[in-house]
Amino acid sequence: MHFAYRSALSPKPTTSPSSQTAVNDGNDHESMIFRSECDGVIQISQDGEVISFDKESEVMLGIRSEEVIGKCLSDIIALPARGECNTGARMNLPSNRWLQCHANRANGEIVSVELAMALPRAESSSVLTVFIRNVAGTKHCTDESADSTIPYRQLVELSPEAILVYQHGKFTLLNQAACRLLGATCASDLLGREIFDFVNEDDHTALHASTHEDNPMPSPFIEQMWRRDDGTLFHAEMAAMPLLYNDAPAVQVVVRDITERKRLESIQQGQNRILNLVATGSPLAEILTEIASFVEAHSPQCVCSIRLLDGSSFSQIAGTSADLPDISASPTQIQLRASNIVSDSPWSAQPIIGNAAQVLGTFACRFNESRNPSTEELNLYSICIRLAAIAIESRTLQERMRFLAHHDGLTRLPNRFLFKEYLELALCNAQRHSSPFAVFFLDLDKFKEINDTLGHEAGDQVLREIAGRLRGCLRHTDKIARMGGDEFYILIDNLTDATYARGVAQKLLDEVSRTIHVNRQECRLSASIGIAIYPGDGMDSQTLLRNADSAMYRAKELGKDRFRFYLTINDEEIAA
Ligand SMILES: Nc1nc2c(ncn2[C@@H]2O[C@H](COP(=O)(O)OP(=O)(O)OP(=O)(O)O)[C@@H](O)[C@H]2O)c(=O)[nH]1
Repeated sequence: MHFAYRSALSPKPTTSPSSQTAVNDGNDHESMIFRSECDGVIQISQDGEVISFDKESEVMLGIRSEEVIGKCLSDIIALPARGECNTGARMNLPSNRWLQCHANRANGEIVSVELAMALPRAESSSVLTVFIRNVAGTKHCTDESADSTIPYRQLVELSPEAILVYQHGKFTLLNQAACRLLGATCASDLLGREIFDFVNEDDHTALHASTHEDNPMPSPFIEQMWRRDDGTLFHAEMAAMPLLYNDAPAVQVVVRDITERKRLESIQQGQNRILNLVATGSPLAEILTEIASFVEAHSPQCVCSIRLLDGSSFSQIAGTSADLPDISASPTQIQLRASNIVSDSPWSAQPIIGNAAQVLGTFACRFNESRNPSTEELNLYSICIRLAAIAIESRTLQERMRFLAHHDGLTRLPNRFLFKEYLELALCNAQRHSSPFAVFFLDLDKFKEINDTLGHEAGDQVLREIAGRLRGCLRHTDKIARMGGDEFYILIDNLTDATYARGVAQKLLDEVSRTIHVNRQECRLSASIGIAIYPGDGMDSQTLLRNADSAMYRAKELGKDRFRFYLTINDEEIAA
């Protein structure tokens, strides 16, 4: 070991390192290794492996000796023959001369140092002694005017964008915006840390490709998942650009937090998906389940439930939280309880209100932890409640349109189109099973007088009343339809004999003739009915309807308030 002579032979330098020509010129080994008090001494093996690392070196490079012992000197100091870890000679360390180079401090800073190597005294020794001196201060004084990084650093610091500069994978410069973004209070918390510590593992390959120091081209913005110092993840957009920093290759990275943008995009996409389900007529339960899943995906620790007000009762239609409190009793109180979820159970519920301000259902969320929903969550719930209202009202509208296409709006009886379908079906069944059926054509007598005396509104009420009475006379397998005006068709299926048809016709006439009360006034009506029976009065729907019409007109001609079968002979036979 050669440390014994070091302190005794170490006069303090009085001039700048470059003036220490004694080191450069001295041939005497003992005098060559004088050093200032702040020089560090590092001993390395012939292979360049650090054997000892003194206190001054530790302070100068901010690294503890146990962290570097066993490592290669070129891992700490950028030697001319970079990357090689070999003998002192092969490491390009001249003996008896000072050499300027850069060293990496543990905090990522790069410092200018001068090195000198003393050859072993004994030829048999394999230990080389390297002196290291921090010349950053001197360099700063002499080179300050030439330091091009100063304006760059100032610009970076002023930038509202988060900017990080790293060299050899470690941060060497971060501005305030970057510190805030990564959750650090000041840059020194992050200097020297690796960029890979802040990027989700799944994105490491892409990060490496876009930020490699040898990559000569700036990379475009790419999206990645980044991690703050406390481990929380966020969506980031980053672009990398190579540059020279402190005369050494470096990479500048601009990072933006795009979490909010991604959240809004995702909400927009979900909204479009749900509206698409509504537009394509998907079943309501499917749409509401999609809404509930959408809420749960964007609201952590939340289970969502949607109940539908069907008539007067609420039914659970979607969602996983079947055990929500029963809030159906007083929908107006729902909002009240939602505002009190902290002191109450951890759930939040709101009514789903339709366009006409009517309650359509309830929308509720239960949290698996006691907390208030955030502003973003409340906004999301508002969107979803509106989507649920659109879905429910659209379903109601579709059902109404479907109903109106096949039913009469005034009496809600099937219309002529639906009746024709019933008739075709009855014909098929009758042909297959050889079973007769009857078609009645019923027209009210002197209905015009009702309109003329009591008014059209009253006429409408009478038509509704008559429709209900006629329906009440029939079996549920029989069909009745309003053709328009005061005309009705009735289909009596599975007719066993004509006597049964006669009985039904008489019952219908009796029901029509009962007193009707409209607007506190009494009125009386009668009807004329024509009857055609399959197969005798027709083998197809057109013939049967035409013959029922014709029989009804005969009933009118005969004085109204009666029924007639199409075939007189058949009618007379039945009457006989
Ligand atoms: N209130 C009301 N009246 C209607 C409606 N549709 C048709 N009407 C009226 O119903 C009446 C039907 O008259 P008709 O069947 O031709 O004659 P009527 O008075 O019943 O006489 P007869 O059939 O010969 O006994 C007309 O006055 C129509 O204006 C409706 O939806 N509501």
